[in-house]
Amino acid sequence: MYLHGTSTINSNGHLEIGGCDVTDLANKFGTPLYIVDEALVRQRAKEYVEAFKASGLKFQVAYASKAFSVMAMCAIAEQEGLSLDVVSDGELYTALQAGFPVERIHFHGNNKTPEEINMALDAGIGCFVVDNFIELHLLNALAADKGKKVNILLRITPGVEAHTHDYISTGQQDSKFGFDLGNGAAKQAIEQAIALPNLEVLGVHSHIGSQIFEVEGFRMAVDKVADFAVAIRSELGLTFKVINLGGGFGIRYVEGDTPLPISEYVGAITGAIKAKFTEAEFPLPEIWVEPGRSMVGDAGTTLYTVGTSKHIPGVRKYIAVDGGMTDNPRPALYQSQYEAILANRANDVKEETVSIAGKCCESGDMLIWDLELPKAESGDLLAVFCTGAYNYAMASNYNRIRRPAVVFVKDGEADLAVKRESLDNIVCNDVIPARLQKSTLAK
Ligand SMILES: Cc1ncc(COP(=O)(O)O)c(C=O)c1O
Ligand SMILES: N[C@@H](CCCC[NH3+])C(=O)O
Repeated sequence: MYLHGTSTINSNGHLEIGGCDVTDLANKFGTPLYIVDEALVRQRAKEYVEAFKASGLKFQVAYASKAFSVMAMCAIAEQEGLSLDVVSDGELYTALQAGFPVERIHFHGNNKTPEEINMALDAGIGCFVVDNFIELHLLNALAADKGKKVNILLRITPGVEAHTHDYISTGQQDSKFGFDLGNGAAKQAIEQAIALPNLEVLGVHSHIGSQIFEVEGFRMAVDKVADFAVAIRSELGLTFKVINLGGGFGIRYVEGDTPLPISEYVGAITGAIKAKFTEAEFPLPEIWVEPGRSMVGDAGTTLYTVGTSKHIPGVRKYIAVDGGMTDNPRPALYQSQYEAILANRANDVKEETVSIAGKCCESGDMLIWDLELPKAESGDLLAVFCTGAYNYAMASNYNRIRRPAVVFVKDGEADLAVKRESLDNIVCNDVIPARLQKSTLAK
C-alpha cells in the first residue's frame, strides 16, 4: 500500500490523513468527500520555490488553478509566495474573492471573451498569456479603451511531442493552442505585438503537455524557445525578459508511474536555460512555470461509502460507491488509473478482486477496474488516492448528482473548504417559463 504525504494507518486500522481519522471525517462531513492534505500541498509549493532559489535565476511559480480552483487553495498559494494561472472569469473571480494579489495572476486561455479581458484589465491583472492573433488585437484595443498598457507573454507551440495521453498533449504543431513556431506564426505575432502601443511584450510561453515523467521534452522546449529568443533579438531587436515553460510535471497515481522529484524537473529546466542563454551571450531571463497537478494531485483523497454490489460468477464483481464519474471523470475520459483501499479496515486481508463502479446511469461510470480489496460490505469506506487535481475541478452534476464537500486537514484539524451542494443548489438556476407553468396551462 502506497500512502502519500501525511497519510497513515492508525491503530484502529483506519486511514488517517493530516492527523484526522477518515471515519470521523465521514461521520462529520458525509461522503463522497474530497480530503486535502494541506501539509503536502505546502510541501510541494516549497519544493518548487526551493529548487528555483537554488538555481539562482529569477522566477515565478504560478500555481495552475485549473487543477483545483477553490478559494482556500488560492489562500495557500498566496501564503506560499506563489503566483497564479487562471483560465476563465470563474477562476479569476475565485482568486480575487480569496484576496489573491492581482499583480501575481496570469490569464491564460485560447478563447478569452471581451468580457473576461475587460474584467482582468479592470482588476489590474499581472500578465495575459496571449494565444492567437484575434486576441492580440482585441486585447490591445480593450487596453487602449481603458488607457492601460498591459504585460503579455505570447504562447508559442514549440513543436515538441510530450509523451503523455493525446488529450493532454499540447506542444505538437497540430494543437488548438498558441502561435506555431515552425511555420513562422510566432515571429509574426511578436512583430505585430511590438507595434501595438498598449501591449508590453515580456517574452514567450510554452506548455508541452501534462503528466510528463521525463525531462527530455522540457529540454527540447527550452532549446527551441532559446533559439527563438536569440533570433527575435537579432531580427526584431526585442530581448525577452521572461520565459514561461508551463506545467506538466507528472505524479505517481499507481505503481509503475515514475515521476521525477520536483527538484529534478526544475533543475533540468533551469540548467538548460542557463547553458543555452549563456552560450548565446543573452541576458538570463526570468523563468516562470505553471504546475497544477504536481502541486495538489497527490494531496487529494476521495472518500466514498460502499453501497451495493453485483457478482457475476466467473466474470466480475462490481462494488458501487456513492460517487463516481461526477466527482472523478478522469477514468472515463483518459482511462486513468487509481489506487484505493478500504479506509475503515485498512489492515484486513485482501480477499477478492472487484471493480469499483459509480452511481451514474452510464456503463462507463467506473472508477477502478480489478482492485484487490478485503471483502467489502455496504457501509464500508473506500478511499481513492491522488484525486487532488482535475477531480473537484472537473466535477459535474450529471444525473443531477450533487458535488461533494471539500475539507482541508492538517495537524488533527479538519476544516470545510467547500460545502456539499444541496438539492436547492441543484435547481437554483432553473426557471419554468411562464407559458409552461401549471397555472398557465390550466387556463
Ligand atoms: C497552459 C497550461 N499551463 C499549466 C498547466 C498545468 O499543467 P499540469 O497540471 O500538468 O502541471 C496546463 C495544463 O496542462 C496548461 O494548459
Ligand atoms: N484535465 C487533464 C489535464 C488537463 C491539463 C490542462 N491543460 C487531466 O485530468 O489529466
